[in-house]
Amino acid sequence: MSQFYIKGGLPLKGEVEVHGAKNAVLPILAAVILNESESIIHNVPNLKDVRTMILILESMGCTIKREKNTLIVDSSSIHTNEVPEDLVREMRSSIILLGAILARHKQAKFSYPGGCDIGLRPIDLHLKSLKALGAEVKESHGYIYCKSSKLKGAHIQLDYPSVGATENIMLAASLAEGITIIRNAAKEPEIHDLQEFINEMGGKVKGAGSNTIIIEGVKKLNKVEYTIMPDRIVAGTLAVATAITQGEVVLKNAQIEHIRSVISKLVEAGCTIYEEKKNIIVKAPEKLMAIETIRTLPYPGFPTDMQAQMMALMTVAEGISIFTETIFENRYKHAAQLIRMGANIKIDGRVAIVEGVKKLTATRVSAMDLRGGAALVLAGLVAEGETIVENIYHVDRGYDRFENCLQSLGASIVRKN
Ligand SMILES: CC(=O)N[C@H]1[C@@H](OP(=O)(O)OP(=O)(O)OC[C@H]2O[C@@H](n3ccc(=O)[nH]c3=O)[C@H](O)[C@@H]2O)O[C@H](CO)[C@@H](O)[C@@H]1O
Ligand SMILES: C=C(OP(=O)(O)O)C(=O)O
Repeated sequence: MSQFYIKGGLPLKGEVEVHGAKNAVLPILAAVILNESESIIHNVPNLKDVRTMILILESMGCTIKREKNTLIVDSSSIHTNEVPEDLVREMRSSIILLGAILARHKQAKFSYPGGCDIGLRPIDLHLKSLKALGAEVKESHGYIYCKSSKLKGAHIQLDYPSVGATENIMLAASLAEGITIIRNAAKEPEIHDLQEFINEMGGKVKGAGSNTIIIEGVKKLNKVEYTIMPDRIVAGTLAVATAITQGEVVLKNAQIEHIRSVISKLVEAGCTIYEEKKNIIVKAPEKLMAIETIRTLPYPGFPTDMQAQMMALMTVAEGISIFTETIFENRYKHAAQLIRMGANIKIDGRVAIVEGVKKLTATRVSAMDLRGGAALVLAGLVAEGETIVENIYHVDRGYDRFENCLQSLGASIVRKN
C-alpha cells in the first residue's frame, strides 16, 4: 500500500492549477449512457474514482479514449444493464448509474454501492424517487432490481436535498415521458454542471442551483462536447494547505463563488483572500485564529467535504473551535489520527471541540477516508519531523497526484509504494 512521507515546516508558495471536479465528472460520466453516441469531455482529472467509472462503462460496452485531460466516450454499443459488483462496491457514485441505465435499458440490476465509510449512507431517497417515476424496484439478497417499460415525469418532493438522489432523478427524467419537478433539490454547483451537460446533449433541464429543478423528458439525446467545472473541494483544500503552512498561493482555474463559505471561515482565521484576474490569491496570517463555529450544511453552507481539512487547520490555531457535522454521522475518524500528532480534540456525537496547540509532531498515521486523508497530509505539512500517511488510496480517489501539486508549491512530500 502506498504512503506519503512528508517533512513539515515549509511554507507553500507559488501558483497552482485546480483540476476538474470529481463530483461533477462522475455523474456526467453516468449521463453519457443516455446519448448512445459520442461524448467529448474536457478537464477530466485522473482520479481513482474516475478510473473506476471508466472501467464500469467499458465493462458495459462503451469505448473510451483518454487524450491528456480529455475523455472521448462512445456509448453506442452498450450491451448490458448490469454493472460488475466489485466495481460498484468501490465507490459511492456508482449508484448514479441506476437512473441512467434504467432510462436507457428499461431495467437494471445493481448491488449496494460502496465508498467512504463516513456514515450509513442509505439510498432510500434514490429508490423512492425512481419509483415515483414509474419504476418497479425490488431489493433482495443485497441486490436492487429496477424495471420500467416507460418512465413517466412526476412531482418529487425530496425529504432531504440529497446530491446523489437529485442527480439520479435528473438522469432518469431526462428520457422520461413528460415533466418532472424536483422540490427540495440539492443546490450544489455540480448539479448545475450536470444540468448543463444534459442540455448540451439536447435535454431540457432548468432550475439547477435553486431548490426546484424542472426536467422535460425528451425522446433522444445527442453527441456532446463539454468542459468539467473546477473542483471546489480541491481549491478549498489548497487554500487550507496555504493557511496551515503560513504560505501564499495563487489558485488558478478556481471559482471563487463556489467556495465562499470556506473563504469566509479562512478570513475569520486571519487569512487574506481575494480574486485577481480570475485567480484566487490566498495569504496566510502570521498567527492563525480559532474559528468559533463550523457547521456543515448542504450548499451554499459549509461543505462536509471540507470539515476534516478545516479541523487540521484549527488544531494549530489560537483558541477553541467548535465543529458540528450535520450531514454524515460518522465523519470524525481523522480526529483520532490528528490526536496522535498532538492535537487537542474532543468528540461528542456530532460535535467536535478543537483547542489549538503550539505545534503538531510527526508520526505514522492512517487515512481512514478521502478528506480525512487529505487533512492528515495538511497536518503533516506543518508538523515537526517526518509524517507518514498510510492508506493514501483514499486520497487518490479525489486528488489527482496530490503530492505533485504540493511539491510544485515547495512542499517536501514523496509517495513510496
Ligand atoms: C460523488 C458525490 O457527489 N459525493 C458527494 C455527495 O454524496 P451523496 O450524493 O452520497 O450525498 P447526499 O447528499 O445524498 O447525502 C447527504 C445525506 O443524506 C443522506 N441520504 C442520502 C440519500 C438517501 O437516499 N438517503 C439518505 O438518508 C446521507 O446518508 C447523508 O446523511 O454529496 C455529499 C454531501 O454534500 C458529499 O459529501 C459527497 O462528496
Ligand atoms: C465523500 C466524498 O465522496 P463520495 O461521495 O464519492 O464518497 C467526498 O468527495 O468527500
